[in-house]
Amino acid sequence: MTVSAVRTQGLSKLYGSTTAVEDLTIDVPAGEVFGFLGPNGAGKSTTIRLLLGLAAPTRGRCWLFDVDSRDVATAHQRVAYVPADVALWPRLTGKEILHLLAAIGPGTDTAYRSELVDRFEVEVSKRAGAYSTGNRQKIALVAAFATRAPLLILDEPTSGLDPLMEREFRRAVAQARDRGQSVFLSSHQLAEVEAVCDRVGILRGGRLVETATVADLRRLHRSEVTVTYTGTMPDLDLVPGVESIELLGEGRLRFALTGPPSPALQALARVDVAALNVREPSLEEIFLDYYGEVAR
Ligand SMILES: Nc1ncnc2c1ncn2[C@@H]1O[C@H](COP(=O)(O)OP(=O)(O)OP(=O)(O)O)[C@@H](O)[C@H]1O
Repeated sequence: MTVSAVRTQGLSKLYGSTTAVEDLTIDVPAGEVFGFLGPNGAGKSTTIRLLLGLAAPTRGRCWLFDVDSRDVATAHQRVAYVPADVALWPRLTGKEILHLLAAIGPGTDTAYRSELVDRFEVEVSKRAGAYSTGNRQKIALVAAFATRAPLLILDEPTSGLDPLMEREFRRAVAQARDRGQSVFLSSHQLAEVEAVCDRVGILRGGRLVETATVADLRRLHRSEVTVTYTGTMPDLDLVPGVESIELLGEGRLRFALTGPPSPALQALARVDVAALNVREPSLEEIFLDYYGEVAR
């Protein structure tokens, strides 16, 4: 049986009359890179605080490698955590902080840490009090990626990073996966999640609305099909799965397709199709579909 790196069962957290997390049940097998998505206030940080034992659930339970999160001393031996707002000791230099974090964490690969310091261009001789937000984030990421912790919990870790550093971040996540580490990544950056995650969970108003691989999410959502034809226009009006037909000009049309493509392909086969282009939706479009529904 596969071990779960993160598991929650009916996890709920209420703050007075505000429900931050409601009846959340997730299972992240060891070795997986799991993206945790949701707009502001969806409950991502609260979930992470519950996982780390920094807040107590109102209902339900959660475990890290089968250790109840309330057993903080045991659970934290397996975890490296990067919070959304990294706070560092202002009078210590970056180098001193990396040594301190390595001394209190679950063991550090110092050779890999030196490589990461170079790759993330961290100014380790400066005092942390003079660091920018992005520099603080980079120190916390280097410390986390260099640990041998089997689970990395990263709460919106790239919000202050520039595109070059974002690229290094993606490489570091891939290397963590290659070493067999599990990653629980809360993020707003959909392209990042699309690039690095095996599976994503989408949170809305504290509830999980979907858990799937990015490929499966794409299959569940609308693709955009563009057809170039000669002669008669294909008749797609009553074809199941076809919506939003748009004429783009002489001999070209576009439509949205959901579900199995066979009915649309059969309708197209009746005319002379010169070119067919199918574009799958990006994670961003899928995400907007979920939240657009709420707005409506
Ligand atoms: N300590 C608290 N006291 C009262 N309400 C809280 C507290 N912490 C969180 N909340 C509320 O719980 C809900 C979920 O907040 P949370 O910070 O978990 O969301 P999030 O998905 O991490 O958002 P963001 O992307 O903005 O960080 C919000 O409505 C928030 O106002």
